Amino acid sequence: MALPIEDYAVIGDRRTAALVGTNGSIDWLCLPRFDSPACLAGLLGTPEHGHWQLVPEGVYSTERRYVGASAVLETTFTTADGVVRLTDLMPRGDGRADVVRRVSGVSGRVRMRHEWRIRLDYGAVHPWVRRHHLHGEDVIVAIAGPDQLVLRGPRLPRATDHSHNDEFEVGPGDDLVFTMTWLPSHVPLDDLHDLGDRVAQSIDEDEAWARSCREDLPHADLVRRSLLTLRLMTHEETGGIVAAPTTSLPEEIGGERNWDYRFCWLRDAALTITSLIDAGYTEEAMLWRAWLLRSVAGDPQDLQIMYAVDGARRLPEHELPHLPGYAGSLPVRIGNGAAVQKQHDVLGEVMDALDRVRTVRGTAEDEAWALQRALVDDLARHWQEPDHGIWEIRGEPRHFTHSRAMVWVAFDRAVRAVEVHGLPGPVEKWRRVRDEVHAEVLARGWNEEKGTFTQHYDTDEVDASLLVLPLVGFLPADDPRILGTIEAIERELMRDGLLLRYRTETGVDGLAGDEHPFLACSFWLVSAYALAGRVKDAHALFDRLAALANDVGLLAEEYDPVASRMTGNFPQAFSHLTLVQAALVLADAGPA
Ligand SMILES: OC[C@H]1O[C@H](O[C@H]2O[C@H](CO)[C@@H](O)[C@H](O)[C@H]2O)[C@H](O)[C@@H](O)[C@@H]1O
Repeated sequence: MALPIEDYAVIGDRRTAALVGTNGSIDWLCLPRFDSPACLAGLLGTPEHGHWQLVPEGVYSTERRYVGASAVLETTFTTADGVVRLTDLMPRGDGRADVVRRVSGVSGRVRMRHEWRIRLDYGAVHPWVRRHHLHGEDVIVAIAGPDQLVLRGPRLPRATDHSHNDEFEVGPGDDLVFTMTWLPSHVPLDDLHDLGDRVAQSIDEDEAWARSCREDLPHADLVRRSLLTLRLMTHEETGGIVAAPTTSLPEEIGGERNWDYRFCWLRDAALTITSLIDAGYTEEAMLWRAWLLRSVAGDPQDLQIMYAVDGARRLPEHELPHLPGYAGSLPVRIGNGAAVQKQHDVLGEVMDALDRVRTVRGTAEDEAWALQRALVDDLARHWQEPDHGIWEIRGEPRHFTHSRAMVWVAFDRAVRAVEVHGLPGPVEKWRRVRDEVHAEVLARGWNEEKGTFTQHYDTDEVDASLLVLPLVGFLPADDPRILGTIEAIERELMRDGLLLRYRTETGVDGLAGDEHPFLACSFWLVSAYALAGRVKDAHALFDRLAALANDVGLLAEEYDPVASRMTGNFPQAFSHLTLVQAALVLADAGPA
């Protein structure tokens, strides 16, 4: 049985990532890319579906931390016999995929258990496993289909019933380094070279990157860890940003709301870029911009709301019936059917992010303006159609108020490109559409009786996405209509001080079951409070949310305040990027 979600930490090489538990077990790892099939999938089943564990016997306390500002995880186990440290990382550098695990004795003599159980293709396939002699040492090689995994180390575990096990003792000064490397199965092992100084290089690079992070922000350490986590989820070669490195961690334990997030949503990626730029990081923005332009190239009508890390379009959704699911939450899904949905907010987020890129990098770099113009012109023809909205409902398409407000953003930023940056375009037409959408939202998205904007045009329900309206400048934050909407959202969507996205009871999303407060929405509330002048409330909520991060500063998508546990995919970009945004807004608003 997998651990509670908050008991995991992420390590990664900016191509893929692994989840390491407080019990020294790597329970999730897809190689070589975020969306490759998992070779360790115990997270969504049992150890039988693949895990790699190094743990002492009789642990009575465990402490974890990342080394400085890096993605190197250090877990210190204390037992009755002594203390041992496990260091986990995925070095970067030459396009190879390695996991490095170092066991270091600190005090006493501690007995360690080692289990290496590889199951390829999401736990379905037992590999063909052999010992080899390579460059003067023994290695273990596991092969099936396209994948080959090579385990190296000073003492290799022995084969026992479809797994490899060992026990050994470590004392002060002992250092045992194990590495697992993925290679395509046709590549000869002779090509496998040593790691050299890639471990040290990866740490230095992270530390250098994190040094430019602002120190004057509330919960600055958490903000830094959020930025590093967003960077970890940005594919270093293609620039694609995944929404999370996991699939099917349930929004409700035991429920069916289990989705694959190992893809690049234009919305999540654009918002990530906005947060990175606002926090002073522009390089990732340029990498992502290049990814975006390659991915969306073609007929504007074929724009998708998400793509694979390399820009591929087909992400068919399948269920994996052989996996029992995280804590029995079924089905386990790979791929995501939402890829073919219409979500009209997406171009608003993209145009806003590109507007910021333009502001920090200058207009001269905007050779892709023609493409942006084509996308905006296409939206001008379709914005009045109902859509699936920001929450990707699987029920009937609606006229979502948030989607329409983001259509306003798309045209507003297009107008800005002409007015402020001097780019060419039919600005008169764009101004007309912008103003028309604005008037429509005020007329049809507003409920005078309740004094609030509503989730869509045919309901009196509210939706936490409406908190974005003041953040994007649709109306000033102190406008009575925004203040009324904040109050209605507090009244109707707050659970134990945190915000639900919407009330699932209405059936609007077409799904069975329920979900928990969505952390990004609570971070939006922090920003909305601060902008509306409720600075004390903003700080109090931000402090509360900061306390929900796990011991290494990571957040999942949702939080169950009754069970006090995280739910949903982990770590989730949406939660971390809205945390960064909220911290920046709070810093501008000043102290409580
Ligand atoms: O809860 C239903 C939907 O959940 C996923 O979408 C959510 O995650 C996306 C990625 O972070 C985010 O962009 C979206 O706003 C969220 O609602 C899932 O991908 C959908 O298929 C599902 O319908």
